[in-house]
Amino acid sequence: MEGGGKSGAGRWRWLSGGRQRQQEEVILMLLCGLTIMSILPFGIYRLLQGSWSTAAVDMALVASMSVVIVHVWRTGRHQLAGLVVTIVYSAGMVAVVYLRGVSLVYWVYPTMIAAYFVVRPIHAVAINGVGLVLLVVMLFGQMTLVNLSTIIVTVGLVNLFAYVFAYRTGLTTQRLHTAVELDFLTGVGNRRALDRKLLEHAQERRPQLEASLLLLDLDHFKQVNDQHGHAAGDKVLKQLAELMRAHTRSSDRIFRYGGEEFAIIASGAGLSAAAHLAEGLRAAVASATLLEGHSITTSVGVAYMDKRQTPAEWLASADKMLYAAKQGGRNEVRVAS
Ligand SMILES: Nc1nc2c(ncn2[C@@H]2O[C@H](COP(=O)(O)OP(=O)(O)OP(=O)(O)O)[C@@H](O)[C@H]2O)c(=O)[nH]1
Repeated sequence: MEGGGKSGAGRWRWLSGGRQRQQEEVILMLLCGLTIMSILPFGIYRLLQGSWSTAAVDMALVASMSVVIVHVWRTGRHQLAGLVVTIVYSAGMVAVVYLRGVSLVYWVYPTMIAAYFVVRPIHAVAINGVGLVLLVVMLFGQMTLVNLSTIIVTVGLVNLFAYVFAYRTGLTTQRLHTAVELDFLTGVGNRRALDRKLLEHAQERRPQLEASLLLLDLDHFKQVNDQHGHAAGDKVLKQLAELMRAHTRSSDRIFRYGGEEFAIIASGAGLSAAAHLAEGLRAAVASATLLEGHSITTSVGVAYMDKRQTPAEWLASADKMLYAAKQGGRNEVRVAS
């Protein structure tokens, strides 16, 4: 609901540091924060007790987690950091059991489950598998065979359940992401996908990765609907999407921006390459038979996605060029200088 009170996004903006963050980044930072909060008191207690080696392990974990939080917060890169955290977790768990004995073996379970929140399920299995082997080698001879077998079986089951759950959740999330960002009629990305990609480019720090934005709008499309019916209009939109796919590179991204308006993010393309692509598309539409007995053309506006500007400014600039192409008589390409 709009109106009174802060929106959900506004309320949590402080947690994101003012920029849009991926769910994985937030989970990783929260996990590290929780780890610091749960381990730090034990570390201080061990220090006061004079258990220097255990305290050193605890404090090393706290320090590593703090470094990870700062790194992910500043760079947004979470994949390698997630792997490092999981390996550090696992090594810490093994070290603590080695130093303090079997009584701390219960920490194995939450530690191993946490891995499935942070890294890919297959990586979690591999890291936890190595951890389990080290534990078994260490505990062999320190406890009865029955107790050791119980630990192996329960740890194995916890990993099995966590793996299946993480795998299925990952699959469902992936499907939802795809469905939510797809235009149902044409199969290209929708407005939401376009907004996300534009934002991704704005946040991309490597200056060599340049891109340009093309906005295409079919000319007098209303006449197609009026003269041939809405179904024929839909078919034209689908064929136009096919034509755009055929004339762009696999790294370019196509989106349906509005009714009969499409956007293309031409990655790696400066303004002149984008202008060339736009002209090729315009000519291809003009010469294609998108609808039998009806000549169809498109106007195109092109803008460079300058990192000093915002996504809204790129869209406004391309839209201005599109408007100029329409005003100039349609079936034209206009490029922002
Ligand atoms: N078939 C079909 N038509 C659509 C869809 N979305 C929008 N339209 C139609 O697209 C037409 C857009 O018309 P206008 O905005 O007047 O633009 P135009 O006729 O293309 O004229 P110019 O853009 O000025 O060249 C309207 O008739 C809409 O009904 C859709 O999903 N399917």
